[in-house]
Amino acid sequence: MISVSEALDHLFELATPLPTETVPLTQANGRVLAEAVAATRNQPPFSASAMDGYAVAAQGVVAGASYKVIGEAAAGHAFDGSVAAGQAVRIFTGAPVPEGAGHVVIQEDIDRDGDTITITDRLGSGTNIRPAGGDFTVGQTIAAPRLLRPNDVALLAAMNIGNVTVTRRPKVAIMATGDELVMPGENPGPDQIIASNSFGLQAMLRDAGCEARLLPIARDTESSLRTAFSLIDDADLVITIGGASVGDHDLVGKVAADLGMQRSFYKIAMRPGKPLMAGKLANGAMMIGLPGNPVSAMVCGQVFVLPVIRAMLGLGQAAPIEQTATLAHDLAANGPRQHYMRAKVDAGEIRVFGNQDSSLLTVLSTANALLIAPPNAPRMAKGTSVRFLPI
Ligand SMILES: Nc1nc2c(c(=O)[nH]1)N[C@H]1C(S)=C(S)[C@@H](COP(=O)(O)OP(=O)(O)OC[C@H]3O[C@@H](n4cnc5c(N)ncnc54)[C@H](O)[C@@H]3O)O[C@H]1N2
Ligand code: MOO
Repeated sequence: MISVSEALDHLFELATPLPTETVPLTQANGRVLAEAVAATRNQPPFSASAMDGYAVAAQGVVAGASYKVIGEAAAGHAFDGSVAAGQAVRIFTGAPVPEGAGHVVIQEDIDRDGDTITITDRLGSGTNIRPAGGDFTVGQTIAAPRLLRPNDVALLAAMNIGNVTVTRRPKVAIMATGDELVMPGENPGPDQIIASNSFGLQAMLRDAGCEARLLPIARDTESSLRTAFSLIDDADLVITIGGASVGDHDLVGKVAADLGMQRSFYKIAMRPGKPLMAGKLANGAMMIGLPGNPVSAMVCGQVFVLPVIRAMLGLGQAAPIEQTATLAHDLAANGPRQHYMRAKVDAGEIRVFGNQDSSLLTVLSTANALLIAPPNAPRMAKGTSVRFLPI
């Protein structure tokens, strides 16, 4: 059995970054920017008022100073003229500051009588003017690669960038296998259960920016598995679930090999997730064979599949980012496999759940962390700093 980090290295050897495509900005959220973009304008393009008030010359702004109001500037409507000493222009938030003005006195800080305003003794600090280019200037770049989030989309829009070059979404085909499985909503027989982790993985992969589709459930026969493999089309990654262990009905590895899969590795010193396999299918698609136990499949999704997806998206080859927390209780010594223990982190303290059976989705759903107990870790006392993956 290889270690988790050796397995990740092998997976990264198989995962090639995908080509790019251009999408309109409205489709950019959640995509990975593949080429740097540069602002095509300054923002703001003019010095702009940050408040509703009166634009006056920069000098002499003190309580008691009076001005004659000579015009108005609103957002989208500049004042056509300049402001001299003793003059003011009524101005609104977002309006260009007129020539000659260097201060916007907010309207709460003046008394107005007809066309005359007088600054009161409430005068606040600051000029209330946003300088031209104060946010960004022409040519300023957003570097790639970068996972675009809503704040980035707003920035790109402000930069007047209507289309962006992003990495194509990874196409993933998910194949649940097993005679015992039926789809949610169907009527299971007495010896059947509902396919679950395939749906969890699809959700995980869609969250990660993939086009993830479920293949029909394959039965535990070579012909059914072959049929399912024939439906993978142009998937970049095929994920099988179950049938990975050593039982008489665990046929995924055999059928994949018969179909020309070049195996990279099988079995990892990890718990849950031991019987994981990976390789390259005859058509060039990458394959990851996950163990069937629901928690095992989901944990392997976090530890292996998501890093593979990030690599395909051009975000680099990196293991999931770990955090540290303090053990809220003593923890028994670990066995030879790296154990990803379902746990709850709260205010920097981590507590593992009592039952770590890899079939328990209720426990996984309550957990917000996977505590990482390294292979052969000795007993750890309460208060020890430990590593975990947030989930
Ligand atoms: N003699 C041994 N037996 C087992 C070993 C071993 O080393 N020696 N390894 C165990 C470990 S660890 C795991 S993990 C499982 C993995 O088995 P498979 O990948 O072959 O998975 P299945 O046998 O098909 O299923 C296991 C379990 O999970 C349920 N399952 C499967 N697919 C789904 C699905 N899509 N949704 C919900 N539940 C699913 C299935 O009904 C089984 O209960 O092998 C151990 N055995
Ligand atoms: O490795 Mo299995 O995934 O322990 O349950």
